[in-house]
Amino acid sequence: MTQPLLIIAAGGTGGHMFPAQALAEAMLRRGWRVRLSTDARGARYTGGFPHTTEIVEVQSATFARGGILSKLLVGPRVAMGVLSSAWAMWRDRPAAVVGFGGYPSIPALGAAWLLKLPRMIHEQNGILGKVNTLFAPRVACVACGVWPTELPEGAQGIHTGNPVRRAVLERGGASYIAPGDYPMSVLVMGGSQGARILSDVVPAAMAMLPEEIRRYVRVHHQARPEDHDRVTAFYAEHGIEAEVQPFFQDVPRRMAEAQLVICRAGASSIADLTVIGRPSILIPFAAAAGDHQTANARGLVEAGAAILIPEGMLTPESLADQAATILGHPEGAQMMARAALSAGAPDATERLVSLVEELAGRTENT
Ligand SMILES: CC(=O)N[C@H]1[C@@H](OP(=O)(O)OP(=O)(O)OC[C@H]2O[C@@H](n3ccc(=O)[nH]c3=O)[C@H](O)[C@@H]2O)O[C@H](CO)[C@@H](O)[C@@H]1O
Repeated sequence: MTQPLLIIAAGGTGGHMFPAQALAEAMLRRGWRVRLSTDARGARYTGGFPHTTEIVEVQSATFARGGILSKLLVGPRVAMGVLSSAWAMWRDRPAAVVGFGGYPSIPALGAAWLLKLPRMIHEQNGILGKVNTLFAPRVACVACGVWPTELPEGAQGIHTGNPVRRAVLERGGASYIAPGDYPMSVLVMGGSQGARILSDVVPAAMAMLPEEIRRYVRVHHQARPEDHDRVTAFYAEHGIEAEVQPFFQDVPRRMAEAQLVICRAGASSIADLTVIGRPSILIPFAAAAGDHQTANARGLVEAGAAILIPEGMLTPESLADQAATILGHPEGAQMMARAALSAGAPDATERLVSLVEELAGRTENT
């Protein structure tokens, strides 16, 4: 029997790529061929994809970046991308096409629409991104990471949750060692691209912790490359043991070992926290479209698993206060860790897989 082909379209930020990776892992395990259609930016996050994933780089075009000339070229570039994707799809007849948002998903979804191939999209946030808004009424269904998600007229939404990578699932529910008089790990993450504000505030906050906590703290701090040296120097000057990197390849392990996570509220960061189950302090990116990171954080905050500090209220003092509350109260921290687990959807990948199989008209294990 020929292997069915799934085309996954995703790109831009890691936020679109990690859930795409989770689906690729699951479909390959089920015997499908998987082709990822992405752009040069997305290609930076393909290191964790199984090596059997076929990766195709498409021309990506957006009005959001570049000068007048590149804006004028958006239309022709998108048209070229759609046509070349359509040619490949006409030749290879994929059983299904799934988009995860971002401009690089336009060529594959546009081609699937032209050829009337089975297609759907996954939206990670409670508010649809631009490309997903365009395609929502033109696909069989919108798998939603957050529920409820506002959808345009004519779109059919189904709640799946946000799928997480296999490495995260493998740490799912790893037992939590509550804070105490021993080395305590604090993981600081700004999302796939890092966050300047965390590098401005977190080191100073760690330095302000009461001495009985501070002496045990070990920080794992993801900082943008341009902030790396000053953050490293600050921790060293203040005698705080810290590892600073522009991107941690092994977040699942570091998160599982953390007593506290301080991070943005991107959809996959939140999903990782709920699957592994760790207390967190969340600082949503205020400029995110429709303030969707605050919406992403709501579930964890309402479950008692996270403390939210809006960007405007983030100071070394406010952060040190909240971090001390968590690291100084083992029982409370333990409850937060448990509450995080209760807010998760660890079966999100399975739900998405079922939808893809249904879409492709094959429910049997191929
Ligand atoms: C600034 C911005 O627009 N952010 C958006 C982007 O977030 P962003 O691209 O930051 O993505 P997410 O927070 O959803 O995911 C980040 C992922 O990167 C992993 N990670 C992070 C740091 C690191 O060093 N190593 C590592 O592996 C995290 O564990 C997580 O799984 O897409 C998300 C999904 O559409 C949105 O919810 C976010 O609002």
